[in-house]
Amino acid sequence: MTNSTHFINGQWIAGSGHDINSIDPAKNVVIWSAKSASSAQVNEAVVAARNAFPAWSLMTVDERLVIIKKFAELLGEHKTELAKIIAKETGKPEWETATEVGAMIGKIAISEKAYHERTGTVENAMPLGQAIIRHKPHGVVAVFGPYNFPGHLPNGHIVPALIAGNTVVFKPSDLTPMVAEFIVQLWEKAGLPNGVLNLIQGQVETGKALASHANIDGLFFTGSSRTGKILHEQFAGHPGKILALEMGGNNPLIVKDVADVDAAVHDIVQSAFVTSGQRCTCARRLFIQDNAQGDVLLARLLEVTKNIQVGHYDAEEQPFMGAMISSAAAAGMLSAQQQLLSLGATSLVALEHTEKDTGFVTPGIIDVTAIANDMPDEEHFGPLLKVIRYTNFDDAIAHANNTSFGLSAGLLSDSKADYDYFLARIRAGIVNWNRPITGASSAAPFGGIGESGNHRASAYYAADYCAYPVASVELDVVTLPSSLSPGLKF
Ligand SMILES: NC(=O)C1=CN([C@@H]2O[C@H](COP(=O)(O)OP(=O)(O)OC[C@H]3O[C@@H](n4cnc5c(N)ncnc54)[C@H](O)[C@@H]3O)[C@@H](O)[C@H]2O)C=CC1
Ligand SMILES: O=C(O)CCC(=O)N[C@@H](CCC(=O)O)C(=O)O
Repeated sequence: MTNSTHFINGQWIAGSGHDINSIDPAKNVVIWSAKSASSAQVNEAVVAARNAFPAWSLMTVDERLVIIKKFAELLGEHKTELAKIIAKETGKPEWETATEVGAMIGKIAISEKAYHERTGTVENAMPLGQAIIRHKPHGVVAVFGPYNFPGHLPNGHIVPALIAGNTVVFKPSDLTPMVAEFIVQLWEKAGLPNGVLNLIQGQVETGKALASHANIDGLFFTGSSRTGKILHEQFAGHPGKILALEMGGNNPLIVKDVADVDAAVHDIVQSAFVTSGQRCTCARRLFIQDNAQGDVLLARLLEVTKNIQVGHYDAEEQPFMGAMISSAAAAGMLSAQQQLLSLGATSLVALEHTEKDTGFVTPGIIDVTAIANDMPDEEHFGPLLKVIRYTNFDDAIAHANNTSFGLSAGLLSDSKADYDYFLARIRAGIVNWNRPITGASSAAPFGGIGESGNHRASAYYAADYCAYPVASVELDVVTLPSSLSPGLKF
C-alpha cells in the first residue's frame, strides 16, 4: 500500500522521499505506508502556503470561520471513525480517543472566543481622533505535532492559526501519519481554499527541511524538549520569526494530609498512568509523607496500580491503558526503570513489557527516595511513577522545584492553607489542587516554564502567538490641533 499522502496546494500527491510506515503498536502490523516528502516538496508546500496567504488573510474572520466551523461539523459527523483511527495508530483505548476528538471539536468555539478576547480590535477615544489596537496574522506558519495526541494537539495550533488568517504547513509526527491524513481530508471537505493548509509527512529530515525553510514566518511545535531545543537553536538569529514551543515535563505531585485515601489514589493514578503515561502533564514524581498515613496511602496505591487494566484499544471491555506508541518506546521505559534500579532505587511495582514487539507495558512504581538527590532530571514518557518519601513540606516543595522543567504540578491535601503555601512556592505553568494534573482545560492557557516551553502558552492563549498587534492613532480628516506645540506658528 502506498499513499498520495502529501496535501500541497489542494492536491494529494505521492512523496518522492524514502519509505515510511505506520505500525499499529498493539497488533504489530503495518497499517499505512507511503514515501516521505522530499525537501523539494517541502518547498512546494511553503510556496503554496505563501501564495494562498494574501487572499486568506484578507477574508474577514467571519468568512474564515464559516469554513472552520464546517470542519468542526465534519469532525462531529466522523467522530467515531476518527477516534478509531487514532486508537489504531497510537494504541490508546477508544474511550480515550473519543475524548480526544471531542476536544478537537470544542477547540473551534474556544479559539473563536480567544481570538476576539485576546487579539480582537480595541478602540479608545483620544483628544484628537482615536487609538486602535488590531491584530494581523504572521503569514506562513509551520505546525509540528507529537504522537501522543495526534489530533488534538496539532489542531490546537492549526485552528487558531487559521482563524487569525495565517496559512499553514503541517508536519505531523511520523508515528501518526494516518491520523493527520484523515484530518486534512476533513479540512479539504470543509472547503478550505487551495494552499491554506498543506500537509507534508516524513521523519526528522522532513522536519528539518521545513523548520529551516527561509520563507516561513513562524513555527508552532508540540513535542519533546530535546527537539524543541534544536528548533530554538535553529531559530537563533531570526528575531522576526515567531517560535512557540510546547515541550515536556518532569512533573511533581505532592500528597499531604488527605482523609479519603481512595480519592487521592484515584487522582494519582489518573495523573501518572492515563494514556499509558504518555502525556506531557503526567505526574512523574510523587511525594508521599514518610509516616503511617503515607504508608497506608502507598499500600493502597500499589494495590490499585496492580489491578489497572491494560489491553487492546478496541476491546469490548475497555482497558484503562492501551499499548504505548511503539515497542521501542516500551523498551525505553524498561531501560529507564533499569537505570534507576542500578542507581539504587527500589521497585515497588515492576513495569513490564508484556508482549514482545508491541507497545504493551504494565504501570510501574519505583521508590527513588534513596537516590532522590542524584536522579537524572529526565522526562520518562511512559507509565513509571517515581515515589519520594518526605518528612517536611518545605523540603518536598523544594525538591519538587528541583527540575529544569516546569509544566504541571499538584497538591493533594485537605488543607486550603497548605495549598496557598504550595501555590505561592511551586514553579510550574499548571498548578492543581485536589485534582489530577493531567486533563488541562482548553479554555485556560497551557504551557510551562523552564525547559517545558518558551513562554508562548498554548490552548486559550494560542491566539497570542498566531497574530501580532498593530497600534494605530487615527483621524478621519487631516486636522490642525487646537493646541500647538511651543514654537510653532500658523
Ligand atoms: N507541552 C505540551 O503541550 C506537550 C508536550 N509533549 C511532549 O512531546 C514529546 C512526545 O512527542 P514526540 O512526538 O516524541 O516529540 P518529538 O520531539 O520526537 O517530535 C515532535 C515533532 O518534531 C519532529 N522532529 C523531530 N526531530 C526534529 C528535528 N531535529 N527537526 C525538526 N523536526 C523534528 C517530529 O517528526 C515530530 O513531528 C514528549 O516529550 C512530551 O512531553 C507532548 C504533548 C504535549
Ligand atoms: O491544548 C489544550 O487545549 C489543552 C491542553 C491539553 O489538552 N492537555 C492535555 C494533553 C497534553 C499532553 O499532556 O500531551 C492534558 O493536560 O492532559
